[in-house]
Amino acid sequence: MPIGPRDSSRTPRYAGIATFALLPRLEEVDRADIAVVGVPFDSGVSYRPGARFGPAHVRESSRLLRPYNHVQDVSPFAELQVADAGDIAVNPFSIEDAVREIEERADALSAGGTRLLTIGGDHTIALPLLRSVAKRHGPVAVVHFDAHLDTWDTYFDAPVTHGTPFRRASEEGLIDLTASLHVGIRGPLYGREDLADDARLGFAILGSHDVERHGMAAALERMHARLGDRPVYVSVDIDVLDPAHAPGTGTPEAGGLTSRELLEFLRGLREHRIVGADVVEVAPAYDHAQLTGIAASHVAYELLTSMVPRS
Ligand SMILES: N=C(N)NCCCC(=O)O
Ligand SMILES: [Zn+2]
Ligand SMILES: [Zn+2]
Repeated sequence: MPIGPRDSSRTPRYAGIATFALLPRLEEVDRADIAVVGVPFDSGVSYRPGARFGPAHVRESSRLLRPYNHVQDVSPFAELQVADAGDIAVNPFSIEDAVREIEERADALSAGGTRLLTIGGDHTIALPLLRSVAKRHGPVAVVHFDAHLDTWDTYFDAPVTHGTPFRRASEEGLIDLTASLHVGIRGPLYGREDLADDARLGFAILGSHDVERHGMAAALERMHARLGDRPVYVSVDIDVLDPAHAPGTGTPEAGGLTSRELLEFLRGLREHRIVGADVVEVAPAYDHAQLTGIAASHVAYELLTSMVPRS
């Protein structure tokens, strides 16, 4: 029997130190099917800093999550042992060291078959997480929810930043070039060649405007068709949401998805085999009333539910 969240009818949910969803810590369980792990790192950002405070904010904003997901008809914490593995405390002064530390810790945490749901942190962290996942699964289908492509080449000649993880991942053979896609892309680009590069690197694009023009049903169908039966890695940059739904982020763009739309996409992923996931770019200094934190905590909860295998 998995150990579930603290019983909020006995201990008020606002009391005590917050783990994600008030789940047990990794040290308190024999083994975890899924570990929720924070990466407080934001040295890779190109605009507003602050995502290093994301993991603590998402945990603090997750106290109200309840154990039964009625839309999916699943109690994820009863089906799987989910535990909070704390933070991977990485070097903020060296991106190179940080990505190595993240990869090593991700390898160690997932050694016994534990899947990781990582809370960022800026989007740089997706690169070492994909390196770790690809060691066990080979090239994975990446479904990437973001306003931004994040397949750019360099910033100030730096190759590893929050705007470049999926270019590096593609170059390193970590992703399935026939089955990966971005969802929610919008906002101005640098030029037309961004799109040509992106396609060459293996991504299809389902833009925020596509969701508006063709609707959710068509969008879900496109996502399913693209992912096929490949193992899937899910990367959610919270700036995929409209700033009205998630103001607490570093590179906001107008015209984004609603949280209702994003959660529906994530429910659709139950049909696929998710091998790992992240939720990144929550920067609490720009948040209001925990809007972004709550959105991110529900994103994580929906992902965890979709990670429960269909019996
Ligand atoms: N939020 C992420 N991951 N990337 C944004 C990079 C946008 C830019 O500097 O052009
Ligand atoms: Zn983004
Ligand atoms: Zn991003």
